[in-house]
Amino acid sequence: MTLYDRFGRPVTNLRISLTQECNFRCFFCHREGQRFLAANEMTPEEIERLVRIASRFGIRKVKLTGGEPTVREDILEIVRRIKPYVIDLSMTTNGSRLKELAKPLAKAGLDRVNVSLHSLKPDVYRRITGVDMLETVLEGIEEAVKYLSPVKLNMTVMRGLNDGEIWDMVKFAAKTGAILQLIELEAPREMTETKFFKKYFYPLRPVEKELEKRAVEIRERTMHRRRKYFIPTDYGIAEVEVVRAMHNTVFCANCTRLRVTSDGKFKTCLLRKDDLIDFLTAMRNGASDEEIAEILHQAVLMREPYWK
Ligand SMILES: Nc1nc2c(ncn2[C@@H]2O[C@H](COP(=O)(O)OP(=O)(O)OP(=O)(O)O)[C@@H](O)[C@H]2O)c(=O)[nH]1
Ligand code: SF4
Ligand code: SF4
Repeated sequence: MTLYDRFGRPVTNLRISLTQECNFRCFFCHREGQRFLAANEMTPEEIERLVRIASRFGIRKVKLTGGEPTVREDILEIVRRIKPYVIDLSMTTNGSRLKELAKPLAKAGLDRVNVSLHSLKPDVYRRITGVDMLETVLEGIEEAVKYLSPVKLNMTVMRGLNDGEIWDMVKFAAKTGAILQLIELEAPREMTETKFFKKYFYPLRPVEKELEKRAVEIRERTMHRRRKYFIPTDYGIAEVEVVRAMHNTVFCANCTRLRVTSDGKFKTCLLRKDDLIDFLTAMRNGASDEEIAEILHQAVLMREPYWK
């Protein structure tokens, strides 16, 4: 039985934050919408139980996020435990540990990864992420392409920082055999008037126009109705996806995901702040599967498109 919210949107996938810890310090980090630091992380058993219960409602797609999911020592155990319930198991990572982890993660059951790569220039990379790890991440991407394909490279485009690198990144994606995701900087409504947002926000609509011109093929995904452009380069065809969430009613109308915070709460939308429903306390107090499923239903009914 599929779960639908009050706006007729089915919930088909979970985005589970495993931790709020991260070894990077990206200055625009949105912490997957988790506004307060929470040390109380779910155990592998608790994550498995949640995923098992969700799978009864046709939720068979799971994305592991953070913070940085690979800083968890038990990451392989988590992947191993949840894979049996999941058809598409992916992870969004900064790539810093992929060189050593790509193969074991694949063996444990991870299907694919998205790796943040905001610049190919070491100095710009350092300015954005706060660390000097571009080389390590590039090596990790090379390894990921071997074991966790299709690999997506996430580039959040920011004015005056990396907006001049878009087309180099398109080429790099083709050369590496990865998909490029160009992501528009996003923030909740109340932040859009801040100096910070105005300084760095770089609208991707003009870039999409250019992609449209250069594309040999354009497809549309069900999720968020995101468009994918197939762009010829010197290294073959690059696949480029555009994530343009701000003020995008179509994006939100086609949102099929429910978030889970690292401390065991359902979170109905990345940009909302009044939308948390705790299930971990109930789990730890001995709630039955049916009771946890009931909390899941309540969370689904709280979902609302943010831009409407
Ligand atoms: N507003 C909003 N932004 C999102 C949402 N999903 C992804 N994003 C943005 O897109 C960025 C990249 O997302 P990823 O974690 O790589 O996952 P994804 O691309 O959505 O998922 P797949 O295509 O299934 O791999 C995030 O950091 C967000 O900025 C969403 O549901 N709402
Ligand atoms: S790598 Fe991701 S979680 Fe870590 S600081 Fe950067 S954006 Fe935030
Ligand atoms: S409703 Fe919109 S802003 Fe909220 S998570 Fe879904 S796509 Fe993102």
